[in-house]
Amino acid sequence: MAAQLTGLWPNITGLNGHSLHARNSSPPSTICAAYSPSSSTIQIVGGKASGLQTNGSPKPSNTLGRNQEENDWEGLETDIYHWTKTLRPIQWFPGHIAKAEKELKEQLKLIDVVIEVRDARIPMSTSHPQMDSWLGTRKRILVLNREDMISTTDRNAWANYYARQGIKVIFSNGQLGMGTMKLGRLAKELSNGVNVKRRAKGLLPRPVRAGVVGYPNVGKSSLINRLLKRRMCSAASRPGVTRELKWVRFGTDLELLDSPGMIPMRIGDQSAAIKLAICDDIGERSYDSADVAAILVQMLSRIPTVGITALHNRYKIEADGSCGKIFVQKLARQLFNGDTHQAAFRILSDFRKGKFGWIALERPPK
Ligand SMILES: Nc1nc2c(ncn2[C@@H]2O[C@H](COP(=O)(O)OP(=O)(O)OP(=O)(O)O)[C@@H](O)[C@H]2O)c(=O)[nH]1
Repeated sequence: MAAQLTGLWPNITGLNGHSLHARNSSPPSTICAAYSPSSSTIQIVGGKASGLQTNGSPKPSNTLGRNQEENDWEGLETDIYHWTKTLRPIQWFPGHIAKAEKELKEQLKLIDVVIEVRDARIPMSTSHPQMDSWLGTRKRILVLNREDMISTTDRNAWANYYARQGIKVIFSNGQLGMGTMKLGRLAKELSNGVNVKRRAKGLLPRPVRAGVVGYPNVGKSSLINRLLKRRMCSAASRPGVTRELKWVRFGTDLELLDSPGMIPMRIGDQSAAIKLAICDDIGERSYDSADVAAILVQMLSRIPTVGITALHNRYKIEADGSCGKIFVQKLARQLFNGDTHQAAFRILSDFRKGKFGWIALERPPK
């Protein structure tokens, strides 16, 4: 099992480039100019007249043989890329992360298996670009946490995607504990070899050591607490709560390392950064909530299971014919005395509470 998992792990880091996937058309250049994607008419914040072929920007793809839904998702990814281009870049790298990153690299020498936790709503945006180089050939288990926050269709899409690559993925719920027993079992199974080797050398067996790593606020500490059935690690609904590495013991044969959320010092992929902000996986001081909410409105308008009808039903504001920014401003006037930050916070918090339904913001690349 171990060999199967480690050997078949592909370059997940590369998947971070998902948001740069292709679309043959380019959005217009003016901010909040009208833009008509294939499925519906919406308006966008930001955008660029052309330049899809420049460095790091989307390349056109062959859309033949793909279903409409796949093309819609791919088109949305390209548009997010353009929407974010004119915004102030989102960067967040508090001091404790730099320190923890250094310590984690040290602790990795002691670790038998790494449990990498990602946010099931954005599995690619919560894949750390340096994780592969840190972990090398170390055994890994991939966990998509917050499974309750995505639809069954999203879950199946991701499960099939990883199955095709021979990667075992555990879907979990750190709040209620689903998936944690399986996770504990798998961690022990994968590390069995450690004690086989120790016995062969005449040494006593020792507990296997699993390091739990991942982006901020994805649910690492909650998963550990659920597994232990005790609140041993601090968990709260904001990123950056865990600030130190901490070993905890599970029974007699497993030790778990809780670690602070790791995020790259410089986030190159701003489409990923905006999704981290939407999902509350990055410090709120790093972004302008009105900009982020505007992009969320534009994204939701394009996601078939939400669309402009759901936005209208919730806020009684026409999304059609207005850009995300205008939508936020209208909501601000309607409910918050013109305060766009309060309006933005309402939209973001409604999304995070599932008021538009439980939906992932990413689908697997083809
Ligand atoms: N709905 C839902 N909420 C979850 C889930 N897992 C964790 N949470 C909540 O998400 C918030 C963050 O969880 P933490 O366990 O603190 O996340 P973390 O990854 O340790 O965060 P950092 O300290 O930033 O590294 C908490 O409010 C949890 O209750 C889940 O599967 N579903």
